Amino acid sequence: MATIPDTPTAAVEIHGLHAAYQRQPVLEDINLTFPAGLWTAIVGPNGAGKSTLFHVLTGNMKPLRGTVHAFGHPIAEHRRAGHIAYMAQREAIEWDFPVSVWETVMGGRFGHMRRDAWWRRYMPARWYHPRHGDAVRDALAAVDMLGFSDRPIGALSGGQKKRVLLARALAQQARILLLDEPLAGVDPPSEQLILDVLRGEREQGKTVIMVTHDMPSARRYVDHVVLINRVIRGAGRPDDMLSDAKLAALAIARVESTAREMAPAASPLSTALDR
Ligand SMILES: Nc1ncnc2c1ncn2[C@@H]1O[C@H](COP(=O)(O)OP(=O)(O)OP(=O)(O)O)[C@@H](O)[C@H]1O
Repeated sequence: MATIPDTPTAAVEIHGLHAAYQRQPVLEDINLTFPAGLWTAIVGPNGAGKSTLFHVLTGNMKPLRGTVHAFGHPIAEHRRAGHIAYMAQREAIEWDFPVSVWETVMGGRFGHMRRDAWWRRYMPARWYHPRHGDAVRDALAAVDMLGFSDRPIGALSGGQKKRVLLARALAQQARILLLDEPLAGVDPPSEQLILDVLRGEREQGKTVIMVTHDMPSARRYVDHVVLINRVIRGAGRPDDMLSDAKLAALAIARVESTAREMAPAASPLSTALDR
């Protein structure tokens, strides 16, 4: 866990954010800061609005009102500059699409290609600027998937799909990484690999923001935790935010019990909550 400065620089600042689907409120008056260069976990029960918050940050959803800034500028400027990478949940991707692992990860470079010479953009992939291929190779190597480059994405296992999605986000070489449940549905070795990759990104100064239901990993690895259930229910250090009392209040005792099956010891309070 990194040491948090008393007044950390804000990577993302959200003020007075409201979001709704068909007038049904999902996020209400969100005021939140994600510290720069740190690893934040967003924790909340199913339906709490975690993915919706990411949809707003990635520009896929327009909020009803509120402002979002990244490093002091409207977040849309950073999106256009390719500073924000997003890893969706596995379910959000069309896996039957006939593309290879390499091509999928290259998708993470399309934002950067806008700055390339115009003629490269109208040429077959082998004419892409070599730095895009380098970024894809590095990202696939980081998640140990380089050997699967030519494989169709539909022929991957669930854990391999997660790694490819992470590689696509890494290939963007963005300042801010938004990861929606990167640890869900992967086996312990893949989980460890993903955690190590994210720790490496944080050590390089990247701001890592992940949604997770995996409390043991959040306790062990992240620097900062945001509790959310349509409204912000708390933000601070993992040991403060992830106490049994706070999690019970957030109504995620059931999720916590699932995650705890992998943890070394159960606390009496959460055991009682599970009964
Ligand atoms: N496209 C949509 N249209 C209408 N309602 C939606 C849509 N997407 C999400 N919702 C609703 O918005 C609420 C928040 O959903 P969201 O996916 O943001 O929750 P979440 O915290 O990410 O949940 P989970 O942990 O299950 O992924 C839920 O009640 C959900 O049913």
